[in-house]
Amino acid sequence: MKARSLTKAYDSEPPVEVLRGVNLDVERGERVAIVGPSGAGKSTLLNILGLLDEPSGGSLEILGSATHTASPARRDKLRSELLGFVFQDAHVLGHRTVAENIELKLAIRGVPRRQRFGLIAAILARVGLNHRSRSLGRLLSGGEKQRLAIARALVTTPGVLLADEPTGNLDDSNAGTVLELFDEAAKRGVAVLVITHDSRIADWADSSYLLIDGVLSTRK
Ligand SMILES: Nc1ncnc2c1ncn2[C@@H]1O[C@H](COP(=O)(O)OP(=O)(O)OP(=O)(O)O)[C@@H](O)[C@H]1O
Repeated sequence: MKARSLTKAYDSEPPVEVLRGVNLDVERGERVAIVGPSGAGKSTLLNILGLLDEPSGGSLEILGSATHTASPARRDKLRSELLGFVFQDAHVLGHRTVAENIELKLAIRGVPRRQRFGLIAAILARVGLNHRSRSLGRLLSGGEKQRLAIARALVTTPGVLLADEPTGNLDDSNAGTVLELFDEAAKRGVAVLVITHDSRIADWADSSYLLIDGVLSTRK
């Protein structure tokens, strides 16, 4: 993923410049962390990198595909084929079971029905949720929802994984498991980008950056 001179401004009163010329490279197999104080523009940047929002200026390439010149339909296709998301509100479907939440993802990716059960069981075991596979999404705790979101993002292999505070609701043991899953994904060639307040994640990453007032600088 290659971002060049990304800017984002809102014409609100007063006008807000949220991102000021962000340059960022995340290679396949690399683990990158971005830390920054509240209001620095982290979620805005993640939404732009995830093709959920458009920048005011600059360019963004995802695994060699230019996105800033792409049509909305092409952006949707790139998002669903190349990106995996672990976002804070988790987007878990409350009226579907844990297993169904994951199966939907496999169905969208065209994984044949007979292969799905094994993949779902394996990833739920990894995040410690196999005993909840028949529970409805809305009955899960915050941390369980977060682990389900991680299972759903990693049951297939995305080109880029974008995670917003993925360990925010988790105890140390579950947070450790999440980082192990991210390590394994990186070893499979996934570009892993984590936005966090947790300096331990920044230490774990191969490269880390600081975002302050919309300006990104190298930390490590
Ligand atoms: N639609 C909007 N109109 C005007 N300002 C906005 C809009 N959306 C976000 N902002 C402002 O942009 C700034 C950055 O917001 P953002 O949510 O990206 O920060 P953040 O670093 O993720 O913060 P936190 O860690 O608290 O979630 C904030 O000052 C916010 O008020």
